Amino acid sequence: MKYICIDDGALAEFISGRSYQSIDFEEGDKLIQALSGNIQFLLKLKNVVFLQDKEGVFITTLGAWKKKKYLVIDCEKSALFTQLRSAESLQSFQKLMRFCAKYWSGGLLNKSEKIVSGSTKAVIFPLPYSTSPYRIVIEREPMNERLKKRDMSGQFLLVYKTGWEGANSATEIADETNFKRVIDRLADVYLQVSKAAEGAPVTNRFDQVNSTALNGDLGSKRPVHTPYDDWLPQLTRQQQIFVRAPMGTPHRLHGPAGTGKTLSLLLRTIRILRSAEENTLNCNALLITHSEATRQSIKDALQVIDPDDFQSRDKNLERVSLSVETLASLCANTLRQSISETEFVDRDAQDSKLLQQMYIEEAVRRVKSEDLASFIPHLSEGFRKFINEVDDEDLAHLFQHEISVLIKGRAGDSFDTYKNCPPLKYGLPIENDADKGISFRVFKRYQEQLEAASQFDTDDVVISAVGQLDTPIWRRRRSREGYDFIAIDETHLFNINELHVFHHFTRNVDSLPISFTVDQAQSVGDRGWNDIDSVSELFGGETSASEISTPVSTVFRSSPQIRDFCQSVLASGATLFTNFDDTLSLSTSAFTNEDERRSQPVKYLDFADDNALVEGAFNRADKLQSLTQSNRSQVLITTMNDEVLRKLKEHSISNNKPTSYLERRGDFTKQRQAEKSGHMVLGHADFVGGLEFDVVIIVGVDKGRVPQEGETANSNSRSFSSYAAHNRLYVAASRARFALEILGVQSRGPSELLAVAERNGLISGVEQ
Ligand SMILES: Nc1ncnc2c1ncn2[C@@H]1O[C@H](COP(=O)(O)OP(=O)(O)OP(=O)(O)O)[C@@H](O)[C@H]1O
Repeated sequence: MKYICIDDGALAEFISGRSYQSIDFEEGDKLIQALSGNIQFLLKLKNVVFLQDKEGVFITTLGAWKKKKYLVIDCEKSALFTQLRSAESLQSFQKLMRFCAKYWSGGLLNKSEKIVSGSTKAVIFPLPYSTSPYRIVIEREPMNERLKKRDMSGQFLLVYKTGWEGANSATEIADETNFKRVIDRLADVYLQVSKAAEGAPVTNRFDQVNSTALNGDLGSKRPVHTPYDDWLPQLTRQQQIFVRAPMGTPHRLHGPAGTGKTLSLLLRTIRILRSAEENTLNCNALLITHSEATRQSIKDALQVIDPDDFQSRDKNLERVSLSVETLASLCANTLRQSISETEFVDRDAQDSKLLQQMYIEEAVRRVKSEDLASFIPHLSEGFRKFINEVDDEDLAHLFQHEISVLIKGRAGDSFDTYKNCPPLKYGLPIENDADKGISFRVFKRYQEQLEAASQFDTDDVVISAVGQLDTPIWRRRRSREGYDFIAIDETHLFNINELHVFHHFTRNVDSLPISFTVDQAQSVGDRGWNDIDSVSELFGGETSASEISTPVSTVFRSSPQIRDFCQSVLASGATLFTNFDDTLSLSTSAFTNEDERRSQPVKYLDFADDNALVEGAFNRADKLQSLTQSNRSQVLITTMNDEVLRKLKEHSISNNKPTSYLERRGDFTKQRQAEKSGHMVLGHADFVGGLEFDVVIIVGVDKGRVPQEGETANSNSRSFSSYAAHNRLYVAASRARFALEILGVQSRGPSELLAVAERNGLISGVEQ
């Protein structure tokens, strides 16, 4: 193939169809294969006619050819479709076409699109993140004299070079041999196109003519909720594989934020239930969410996605049903074990989080004054130094993490089991049993306070549930009350102990029909997951079933700029911590040109002091709301810092800003409330997971606050805060669809977590 010629009508179709944005869609994959000459063009695309022969391909639409504009790619002089991986080729091709559309309509160019001054050239850098960037070089006025005579000057853009090497584009002369071939054939090509449209035979000079106006583009609409049958054709190949896979084997769906994991899990569950219904089989399914708030949001989504309304059916009366539960509600319903709201310390709720922190800080103080002396001679040197150096507040954060992930989360309150748990890489610097002894003392002191206040935390519920589930009584009830299929959303938020509960709920002891979604980078801090590979280790149980794992990598939620920024945060985490995954590294955004029109560049803005910062956050919120044409409830202001959150709240109250406050993780009810009353949403970064917004503003991402630096600087506490800060910033930023801004105070300077993004030109600052 010598050349590819695409007219402006066809180009508009390509940039607006969602399924042409990623090779994860069959259409996107076929397009890139055809462009690279591996297969014939057999795409079905509304109103587009492909004419292909040995020389080249014309991708055309009906209409007067002299009035059209054309992108011509010289395939012999450039290697756009052969020198990159398919995903990158498609991304580059999409960026190239977007540049053409903007250039022709006089739109604003972005930083990766450059008109070379004093020349007729343009250069685009389509791929983010590289020391020597990949470039596509374009001649904007090929064969200008001749085309002027035909009254067609300015209607052609010619790609004549691609690669990683720079050159003096101003003096370079594009080879026009292939371009001339295109020009000479255009009139004839469009004659054939109009004949094909009328159904007349086409001359056999073209090996293949493919004209279709059958399938409208399914992907360009962006519904909040769509019924099951309408979703299926819009799924990527990976999503389809997951949705359609047999139910009996454990199946992991893993991918970064916004790749449709939750959606795919819901569709998979519905598919399994529908198929059971069609085949008159029994199937009681269970869908587990991490918190009550996400349970509500999933139940709400199911009302639209699932027209059969499986969730309203009574499990005890119907053959096919779906129960949506949290771990606590599951234990309450099945084990008749119920804890009232006032007794429950829920780690997803704002009040409980603060209460738990307070209890643990008090526990640390008491251990230091009452227990530490007797332990000192036995402690490892590193731990002794650590506990003496670090202040109580910082210590409390680390002990809280140790208790929740290891002591309760993994060891189930038992010191002997805890002694055998491998220590966390980025947490308390534990080296020997005496070090573990101290941390167990802190846990005991914390437990005493809970008991004194007659309160239970989530882990207590689980630990006592495990006790009840592992008994002959439950084993007998299980075949009657267990589930045929279990789906778990956001598995990374559960600790190992909690995960071990689920297998007790399957109807059969020896199978593990569990499907689950994971993005480890979204849980906060090192969770010690890395030494756990197999599902049986993850979920426990007696099965030797091997797991199927499907990755998803097309980001639907966020614009390409926001995706790139989120990746820079993960990349920064991955360079600092050996067990930190950059799950976004191979992902692409499926944003269409239409979505991109609403997108804004990612910015870092600094302010004189905290008061200006807080005021600035609300001003930017108003501005971005109008720039992205969003509703007020689609704007989120968030922060990772408690003090900044307090100031933001105060400001919103004293200035009568209509605002709804998130009170727990994934606070769906508050988001709904905001929607009804036209409020914007404000909340701590710990509570924004699971939600999505058009605009996100993260406040106080500056030195000293992200990561939070305590009064004492110890390398272990620094690593822990930095690890957690990477997780939190990633979760907060990945909530954004169209606009993301990050704000800080000038004298502090931007947080070190932004360094990778800054270095790669992914964030820009503007004047105040
Ligand atoms: N194939 C698709 N076509 C169009 N939109 C999609 C597709 N898959 C998912 N989406 C949309 O992408 C958004 C993110 O989906 P979802 O919340 O399921 O992602 P997630 O991977 O669970 O995200 P997170 O990990 O951040 O919670 C939703 O708005 C969803 O409707």
